[in-house]
Amino acid sequence: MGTKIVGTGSYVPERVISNEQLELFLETSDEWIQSRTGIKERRISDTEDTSDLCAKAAKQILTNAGVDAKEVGFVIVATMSPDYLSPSTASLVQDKIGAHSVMSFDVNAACSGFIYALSIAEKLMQSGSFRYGLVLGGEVMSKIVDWNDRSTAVLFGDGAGGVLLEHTSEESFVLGEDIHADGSRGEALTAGKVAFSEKWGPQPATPLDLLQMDGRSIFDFAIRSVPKSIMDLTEKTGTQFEEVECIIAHQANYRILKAIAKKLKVPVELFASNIHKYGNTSAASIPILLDELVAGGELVLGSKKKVILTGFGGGLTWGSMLIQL
Ligand SMILES: O=C(O)C1CCN(c2ccc(-c3cc(CO)ccc3Cl)cn2)CC1
Repeated sequence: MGTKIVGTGSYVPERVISNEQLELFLETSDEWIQSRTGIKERRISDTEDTSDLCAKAAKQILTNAGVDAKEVGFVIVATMSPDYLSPSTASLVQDKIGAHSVMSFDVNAACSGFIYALSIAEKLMQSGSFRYGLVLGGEVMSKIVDWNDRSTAVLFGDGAGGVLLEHTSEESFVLGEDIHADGSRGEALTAGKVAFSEKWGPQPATPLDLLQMDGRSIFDFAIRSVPKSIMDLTEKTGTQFEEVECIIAHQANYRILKAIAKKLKVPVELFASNIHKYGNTSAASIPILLDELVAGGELVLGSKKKVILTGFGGGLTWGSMLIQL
């Protein structure tokens, strides 16, 4: 008894914002952004909320898989930029795609969110209680970014992606996982602090705080924790890098991918990358890249090829997963 990925999909807003357009109102430059992050442009949603992006990605996933929304047994959305605190973005997506009254909930693990959601979903599927499960990562980071803060505004973008899981008689697609958090360092990347009421507490009621990031410490954390997580995963599963088709890492910064590849002593080409087109879409970055590789034929569902997924970011959280397609 097991679980397999039977469909991928993604959706990004139409509006492209180039580095040059950011130069018009931020003290930054295309040269700085590209050389320090690898980002050339990003998608920005002006009217579509996180649930809208996720619903469009979900419809593509279901079409690609040839499965009707009414067959879906649960909907999980990984996001740090939900439409609301409540209702969950997942419940809004469930309604938008016409999935019956099924279990729907959000997972907030920032840029590791899709890894967390996929791990949770696989356990639900392994219970044998569901035939299909929909797992999405979606963000409208442009809602929570401080567009006056050049150190963060240039990094993020909007988008959604995901997979459809199906119960199967074969072994599970998850061959191993290594998932962590460290709340003691959570304040290195914050967004959306829900303030106390002015009536009862000393703090004045303020709008949800915008994203703030200690870039240096997050960068250093990533370079230290991600290689160790991947090494622990390959040791745990007895996997050689030669067996791995590619590594799909959270698209946070191209220099980080190079630094992780160097620490792992693997070619940087083992790491797929599309950060130049979308920037950092947090929980959406891994599923968008996975879908692009499947849509482009570089990866084939059902091929049994091995792929490593790895996420890292706010929480702090980090997690790696060895899957077979
Ligand atoms: O001065 C420079 O070179 C700057 C130095 C700071 N930079 C950073 C810092 C942190 C991140 C980042 C963000 C998240 C959140 O999803 C997760 C994981 C990471 Cl590693 C991305 N870039 C940009 C270039």
